[in-house]
Amino acid sequence: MHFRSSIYRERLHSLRRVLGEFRGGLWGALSASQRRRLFFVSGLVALGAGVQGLSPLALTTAVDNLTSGNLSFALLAALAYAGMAGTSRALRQGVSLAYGTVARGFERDLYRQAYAHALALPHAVHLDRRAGELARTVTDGVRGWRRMLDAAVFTALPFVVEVGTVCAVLISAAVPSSILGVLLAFVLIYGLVFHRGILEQRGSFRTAAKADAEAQGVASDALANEETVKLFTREALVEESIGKAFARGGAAWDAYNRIVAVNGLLLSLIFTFALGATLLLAAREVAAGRLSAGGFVLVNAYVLQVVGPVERLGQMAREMVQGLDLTARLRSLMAEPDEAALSPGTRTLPGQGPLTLTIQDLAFGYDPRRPVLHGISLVIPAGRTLALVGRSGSGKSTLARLICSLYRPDSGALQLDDVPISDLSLSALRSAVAVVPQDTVLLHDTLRANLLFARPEASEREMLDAARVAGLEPVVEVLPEGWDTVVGERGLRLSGGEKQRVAIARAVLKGPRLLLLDEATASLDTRTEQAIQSSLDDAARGVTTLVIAHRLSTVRGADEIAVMEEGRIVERGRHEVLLAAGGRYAALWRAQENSAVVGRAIGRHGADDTSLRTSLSGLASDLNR
Ligand SMILES: Nc1ncnc2c1ncn2[C@@H]1O[C@H](COP(=O)(O)OP(=O)(O)OP(=O)(O)O)[C@@H](O)[C@H]1O
Repeated sequence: MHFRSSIYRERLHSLRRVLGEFRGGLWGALSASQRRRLFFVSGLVALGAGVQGLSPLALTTAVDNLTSGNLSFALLAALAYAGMAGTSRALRQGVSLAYGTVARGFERDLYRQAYAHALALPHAVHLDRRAGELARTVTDGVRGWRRMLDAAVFTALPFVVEVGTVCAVLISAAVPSSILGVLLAFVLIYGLVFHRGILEQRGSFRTAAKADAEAQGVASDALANEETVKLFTREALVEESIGKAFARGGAAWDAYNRIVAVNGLLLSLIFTFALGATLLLAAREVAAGRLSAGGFVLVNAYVLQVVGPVERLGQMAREMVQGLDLTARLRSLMAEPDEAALSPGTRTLPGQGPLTLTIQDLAFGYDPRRPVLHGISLVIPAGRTLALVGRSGSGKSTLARLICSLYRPDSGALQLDDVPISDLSLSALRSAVAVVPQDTVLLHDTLRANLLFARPEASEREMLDAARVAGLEPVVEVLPEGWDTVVGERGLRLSGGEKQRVAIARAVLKGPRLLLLDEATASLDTRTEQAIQSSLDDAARGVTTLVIAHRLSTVRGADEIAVMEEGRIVERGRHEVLLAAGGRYAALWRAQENSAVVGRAIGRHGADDTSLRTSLSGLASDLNR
């Protein structure tokens, strides 16, 4: 008993919490005119329910007047009955129209809020989720809130009004207490059975919805890997796993539908029994002269009518519970702190022009069990270029992500001029920094829109200048629709090198105070790279620049080169100094030189075997060092 009461307390508590969120989140999201409209709609719904509740009275009057021979009054009452039934239906239809506008506005606001929050969540949260999962969470959540709003407006309110009217009429019409007793017992039993059914359905609904979401996840994963699937000819395998995933969803929905059907049958039985019992009792009362024929009709009408609101109330409970389940993931998503909450800095960067980047004793790990960066200290004076080189996985891009505050360091400090990055607002920091990432992802929009995304207010001239620096002009010239070419989802209609040029142009157009180039030219062929490199050098002149590069030839002119190994800076200096030192950098340089020689030797037609062998053995000995 104690156990059950604690369950109910818990449920009441969670219902209160959700209602609080409903009021705060949902109600708060409505504009004043939307609220007024919602009040208006609710008023109409209540009016419709009241008219519906009173209409059997007119029918009763018609029947009583018919039996007493007062034909004209009976006709009037019959007309009133028809009018009331029609009015309540017409009100419902009219209400749907007005409600549609409010509900759509409401959904639009919710979508906007939810996506804005999802976008503001820390980068790591996005990496942890499967593609499409966030969008599904938002869609499900909005559907859930909408269901709850529908249920509240169209069911809860009319239920209260209709049942209130029915009770008032039955009591004032002096319907015998035995009939009222059966009616009350019916409503209670019906309600309890329905409640039990809802609880039973809830678990099954959750299982089915989860199975569905998993199936969708499998399918979108397959679509995201479309190229890989084709190249490995794994269509059959993928089709089978999609089929299995949807079959699991189907089986879960079958189980849910079985429970719904069994409950529905049970409720129909209860209803039939209650209708039979009340009509039997009413007939006996009529026979004994204690109830008029009109009273008999009234009882029949109300048994039929009371079942409507009770059923709708049950449906409402089901809709509310399902709505609650659908919103669960969105509610927890909305409760997750966004980036701004985790980075409470509010300062802005004073002045203009290039910034000095200072990094002191920085340590970081994505996972506390595996540190990635250890004690990194660097300074890039304003307007200078520092190149970060080193093996794959040594932590170069991670450092760039920390500079942009996509992650927060575990210890140590990052500073721009004299301001710690943690003190800066994210928008102040990110509007001063431009990044050309390793993998460029573009918006599914035109080339022009993708470029202007960096600075929407930029003039045509500025846009074209940026495109020239990035070597984008020749790309645009050969495209049939030029700047209006739509680049495809994530920019997939462009080659890797073309996308990289868009990314460079975007960064140049932004006019940053700190430029981060993370293998910005890695996807370009050597000749294009050389052409862009000199333009990039021009663009970077006077801008503080951190260049991450694998091809050392692209950074030999940097003011300083830092070599990273396993999350540590192991060497620093200018190109010539590092070469002369004969350390890690010199080894990397020789290895790349040799591979270039090998490449040239292999590419040269008629290269004699001796020169190829010499180049390969030189490369092998360097790589083995
Ligand atoms: N989001 C992440 N979560 C967990 N570990 C990560 C994440 N991103 C990178 N890592 C790990 O951190 C280490 C450093 O990665 P990082 O991308 O910084 O290396 P990198 O030097 O830029 O490599 P590359 O030259 O190949 O781009 C790698 O071992 C990588 O597996």
